[in-house]
Amino acid sequence: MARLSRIDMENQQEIAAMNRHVLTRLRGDASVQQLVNEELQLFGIAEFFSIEECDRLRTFIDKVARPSPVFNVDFGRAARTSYSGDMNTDDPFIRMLHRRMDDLLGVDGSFGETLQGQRYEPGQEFKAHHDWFDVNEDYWQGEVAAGGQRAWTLMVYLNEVEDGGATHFPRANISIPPQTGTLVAWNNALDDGSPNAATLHAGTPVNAGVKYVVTRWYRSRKWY
Ligand SMILES: O=C(O)CCC(=O)C(=O)O
Ligand SMILES: [Fe+2]
Repeated sequence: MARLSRIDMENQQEIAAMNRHVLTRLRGDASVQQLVNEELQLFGIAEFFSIEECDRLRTFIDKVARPSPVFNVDFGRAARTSYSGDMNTDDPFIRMLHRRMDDLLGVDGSFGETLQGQRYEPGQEFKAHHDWFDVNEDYWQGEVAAGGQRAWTLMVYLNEVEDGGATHFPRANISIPPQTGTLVAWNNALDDGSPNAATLHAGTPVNAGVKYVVTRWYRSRKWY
């Protein structure tokens, strides 16, 4: 691995400080269940969004979702065959959901990317990947200016899938089946702020039914 630049080192230190704060907050929240502890920090909350909120988000996703690019700059060569699209941040409903997610982590909303919706139809999947950016790729300099590394991932399942569609973490050996309104959150870093390889995860193929999720990533700095 190439040596980290001073800016990248500073970014890791910022992530480490942010994560100490976020972990203390999540562990002190009685609604939060810690699903994995050792290899990575993975948390879950049942019914984080209500059934009505999930219904409304699925309608929004159907309006904006487009095929996700195969060569997605965010994910390098990770194959992502689902449809995706950003939620409208002018909508007070979306802003309210953003605030609830920000409050869960105790992080300023300016660190959070816009809530992104995804829809997987039968046969679609998101192959195993990490959510962090590769600091050795050309796109990284652009991301440094746009909030730096992705520190936390928050994802909410918007429905139950007839067959398939679980989120699978092969290194931590855990699979999470979609349940309406359930939020999962994980720390993409290790304690020193460097990327945690055990966050490797996949959206496994949907075999029957349709899967809808929304995701908000939190950067280590203000995003745009
Ligand atoms: O759909 C899933 O279960 C995972 C989605 C995911 O990993 C992502 O959007 O980065
Ligand atoms: Fe992911």
